[in-house]
Amino acid sequence: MADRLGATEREAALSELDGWEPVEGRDAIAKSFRFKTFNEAFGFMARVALRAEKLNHHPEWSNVYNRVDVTLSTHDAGGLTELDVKLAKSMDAYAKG
Ligand SMILES: C[C@H](O)[C@H](O)[C@H]1CNC2=NC(N)=NC(=O)C2=N1
Repeated sequence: MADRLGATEREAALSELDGWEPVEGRDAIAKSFRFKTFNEAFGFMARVALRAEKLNHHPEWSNVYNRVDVTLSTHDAGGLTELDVKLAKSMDAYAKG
């Protein structure tokens, strides 16, 4: 299992990511993705789902029409790890198309 990121690693990871914010009161990051249509949002979720299975690392997320709200944290480690950073980067890449 991946180790929780220390304060410096966490800071560095956040600065590499696009639009991800720390979650209040929890060692996690969150981002709201917006698409033009439900179809695009669901296509994004399908791609992320396959990536998540490959990484064995899964998002907390919800979808309403063209919006996908995501929170990432490593439950087994009780906080952020490099796996969250990896999945966040993939999500950013898939959202760009
Ligand atoms: C048993 C299984 O490998 C674990 O429960 C995996 C699955 N997906 C996971 N996803 C996330 N986000 N955090 C985890 O700790 C985690 N653990």
